[in-house]
Amino acid sequence: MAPTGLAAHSIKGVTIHRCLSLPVDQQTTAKYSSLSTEQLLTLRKTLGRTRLFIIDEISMVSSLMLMYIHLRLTEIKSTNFPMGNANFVLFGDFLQLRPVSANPPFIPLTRLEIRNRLGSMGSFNLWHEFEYDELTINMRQKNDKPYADTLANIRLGNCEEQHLQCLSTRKFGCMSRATSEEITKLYCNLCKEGKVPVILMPTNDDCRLINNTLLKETSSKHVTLTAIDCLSSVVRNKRIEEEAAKSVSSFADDCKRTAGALTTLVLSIGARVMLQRNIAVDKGLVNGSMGYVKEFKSIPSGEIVSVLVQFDGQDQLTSIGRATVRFEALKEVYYTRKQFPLQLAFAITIHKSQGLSLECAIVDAGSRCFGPGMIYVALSRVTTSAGLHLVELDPSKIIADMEAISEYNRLRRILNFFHVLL
Ligand SMILES: Nc1ncnc2c1ncn2[C@@H]1O[C@H](COP(=O)(O)OP(=O)(O)OP(=O)(O)O)[C@@H](O)[C@H]1O
Repeated sequence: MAPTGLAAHSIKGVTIHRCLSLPVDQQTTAKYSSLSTEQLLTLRKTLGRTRLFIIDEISMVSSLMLMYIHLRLTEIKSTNFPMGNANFVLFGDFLQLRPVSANPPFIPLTRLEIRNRLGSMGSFNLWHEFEYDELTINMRQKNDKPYADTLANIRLGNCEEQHLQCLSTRKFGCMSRATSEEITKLYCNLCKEGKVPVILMPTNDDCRLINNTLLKETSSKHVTLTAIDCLSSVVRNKRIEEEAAKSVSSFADDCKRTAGALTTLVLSIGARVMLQRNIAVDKGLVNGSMGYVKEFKSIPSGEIVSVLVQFDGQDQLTSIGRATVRFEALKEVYYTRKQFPLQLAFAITIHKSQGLSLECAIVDAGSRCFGPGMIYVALSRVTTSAGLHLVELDPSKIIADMEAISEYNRLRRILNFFHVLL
């Protein structure tokens, strides 16, 4: 299991939410809710006898999510033992990215989380149930020792002259920050050389800009796929109905408000896309799978009914039809949306890239980066410095999470490691 689709995909696993049927809320961690009898029976069939769970990218799992995993397993396995008395192996690095708007698992739950999310008066510290060990060999950058050393320093927030020198040779573009035209040009040139570059950007807005520019650059024939929306709550008041429609149109491209489904999806033949949901877990076609659009299938009226995608590592094309999602348009007024579960993926966020190993990446490690660990995650995706192409580098944004460093020092003292990290 892993917290994001792409991280789950890279270990041939599934997301924690999907595996344990945990409540989903795009904005924040949803309130914990117990399973219905039907769900409980289904999960008991699939997980009731599972004795070992492996979670990757634990740094992106919040302490609240860890508690939800524990609670879900106590339900499934009908026991009050920690983590449902199952064995757990957690992998990750707390000097990489933190959970979005939540605390990492080593920080105890806050009173507010206990009251508002668990609906409880008290809780206990699950983190102390785990034992710690360290994997000390860097396998990803094993063939580029100077780059591995630079990354080891950047991980701890150290960026000295020799590290800056190592990185500055990888900068492209005329000014301190490459323009979107320069990024597009480099991307196309790398593709011509037979490489499969991935563009890593700090925010969804940055990705949108680059994705749209590359879509224009790579094809002149674009296909617009508009979401099919309908009100799914019973609303007898015309005014509320109108307000709900207005609210939905104001979401525009904020797919966090619409359970991931875009209002308007623009694609073209050859566009790089990512799948947004699991469609065949056994074949590896899951949330996070990446591929290229090959064809659009339409019915005689002209309406497009499926998009044929060549997913990486698959022999055959996969036909993707519209998927249905439900989201809240106004308080307790729900909409149903039918949209193709695809998004453009020439560029993806650095958050999504955590866990990936890439041969070639165009990375924005500049002033738009935010939060500890972001630049380290972005730079450490590539196997050698030759595969790195820097849009911008802002050394002031190379920050290590001091809470994570003290936690590592605590764990290392328990394990009797000889030295603390900083
Ligand atoms: N024992 C090994 N022998 C050879 N290659 C390995 C070994 N372990 C890992 N690798 C390779 O090293 C790369 C990085 O491995 P992996 O993704 O497991 O690292 P990681 O510790 O999860 O990194 P991160 O947390 O930064 O994503 C991969 O390309 C993987 O195939």
